[in-house]
Amino acid sequence: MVGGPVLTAAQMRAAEQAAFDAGVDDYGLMETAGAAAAAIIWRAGHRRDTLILCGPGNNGGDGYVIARILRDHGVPVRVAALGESRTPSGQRARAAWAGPVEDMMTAAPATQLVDALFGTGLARGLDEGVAARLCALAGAAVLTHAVDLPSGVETDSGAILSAVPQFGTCIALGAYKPAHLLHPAAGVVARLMLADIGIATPGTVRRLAAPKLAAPDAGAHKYSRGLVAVVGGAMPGAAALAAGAAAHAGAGMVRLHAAAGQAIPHAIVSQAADDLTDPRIRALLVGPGLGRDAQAAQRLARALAAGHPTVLDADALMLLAGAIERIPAGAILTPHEGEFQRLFGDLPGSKIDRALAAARKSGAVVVYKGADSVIAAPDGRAAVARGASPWLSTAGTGDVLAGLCAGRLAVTGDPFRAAGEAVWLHGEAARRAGAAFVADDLLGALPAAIAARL
Ligand SMILES: NC(=O)C1=CN([C@@H]2O[C@H](COP(=O)(O)OP(=O)(O)OC[C@H]3O[C@@H](n4cnc5c(N)ncnc54)[C@H](OP(=O)(O)O)[C@@H]3O)[C@@H](O)[C@H]2O)[C@@H](O)CC1
Ligand SMILES: Nc1ncnc2c1ncn2[C@@H]1O[C@H](COP(=O)(O)OP(=O)(O)O)[C@@H](O)[C@H]1O
Ligand SMILES: [K+]
Repeated sequence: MVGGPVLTAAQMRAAEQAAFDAGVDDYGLMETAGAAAAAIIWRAGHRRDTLILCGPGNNGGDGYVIARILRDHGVPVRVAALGESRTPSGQRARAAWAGPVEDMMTAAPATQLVDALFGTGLARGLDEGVAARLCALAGAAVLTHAVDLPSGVETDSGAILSAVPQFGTCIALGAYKPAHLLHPAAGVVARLMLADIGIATPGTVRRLAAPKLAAPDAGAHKYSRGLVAVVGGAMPGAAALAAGAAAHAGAGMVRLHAAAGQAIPHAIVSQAADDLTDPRIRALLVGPGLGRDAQAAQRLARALAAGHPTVLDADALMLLAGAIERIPAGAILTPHEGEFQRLFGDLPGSKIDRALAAARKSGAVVVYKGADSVIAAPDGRAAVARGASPWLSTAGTGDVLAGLCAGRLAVTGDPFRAAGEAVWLHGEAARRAGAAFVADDLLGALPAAIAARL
């Protein structure tokens, strides 16, 4: 379920320094990075006429290396710079480029544009005129590639510091950076590629990858596969959606503790009483449709007292605001932005930093939802999902996610893994559901999403 590493600019510099300390040659690393990027650009563009924009730092240095390699492949390449190269490797790469260097502000557009202006060293937004020129040249191109990062996005936060065009491809060098996955920056790149540059990039934050799931074995029975209890409340539809999702997530049995009369899948056992003492319960979900009145608070208290592995969502999170010490260790929390703020307040740093801090504070696995969902564990692991369908922004999809978390928790017994699998399945079900779906449609898309990962 974990994909490539996600490193901040400082962590990337440390990884680079460790490689240098181990004897890797500074300029050799730039050659490796440039060659990896050039191979990707060559596959995409072949002999299309190409304009490469080179900045003053090492990102620009990569650009000169790419230019030289593509020209050796017979690509008609022009290079346009934004100022002189200021780093030793950048200067060396520029010297090794035998062709002319135009001024970026006056260079004519090309069919293919490569942005090697700034990468992890971007310290502030581009000057307005430079950003406008970058946008114009990208707008005039058919194929656009950003080397390491789109110039104008803040590496660690994913903020956009100056006008940035849409890029067809971004080639992350050595590791993903938060800006590749976090919005708004993630939204300016259609296709994200990770290029191996041969250095170790250790870290506990990874991109969320497709999980490997297991089918039940021949000896399986409904209780061995996992019993999920869902505690409903004031709005029974939400709990019913969550229960349906838990059942489709692979749990052997789902009990919905809610008022009778609600339309639920026939496979789900409806039980009015809140008897949560069954020791076979492997995951208990409380929150979707719970309500926030005294009765809801009481149901939440009973659920927490039952001592099962727990998933807390929606109203349960609101009821626990100001009382995070009541959150059981090892629980999964699934807050959206508003619920996150209520629970944890204004935490500093990127969305990844905030999710990790929240997980540490609460002792729970936190699924900080949104177009860029971050799953963080108290021990410092995090997985960041990219590219969730914006059609998920419809009522009830959060209930489905909470049910998926409970279902996968019952199956795996591992909150971090369960949350990652749930977020991935949720995104995949949305992709399969297509456009203008409603939350209920996600349930129908789940079996195929799961089958694809067996
Ligand atoms: N780490 C690795 O493993 C590897 C890294 N590699 C590559 O190196 C890249 C990082 O290189 P980098 O550190 O030289 O930074 P980079 O982004 O080129 O720009 C810094 C320069 O821009 C300037 N500047 C900043 N903002 C500005 C602005 N708005 N407008 C104008 N100027 C501005 C800033 O000067 P300042 O004015 O801030 O002093 C400085 O001169 C990385 O993304 C990757 O592509 C690979 O080659 C090999 C493996
Ligand atoms: N713009 C978006 N792009 C991708 N995913 C989104 C977007 N907006 C919301 N989502 C996802 O949809 C779900 C919505 O959950 P939530 O806000 O709790 O909704 P509800 O309470 O109505 O079920 C979350 O999984 C979230 O990550
Ligand atoms: K760039």
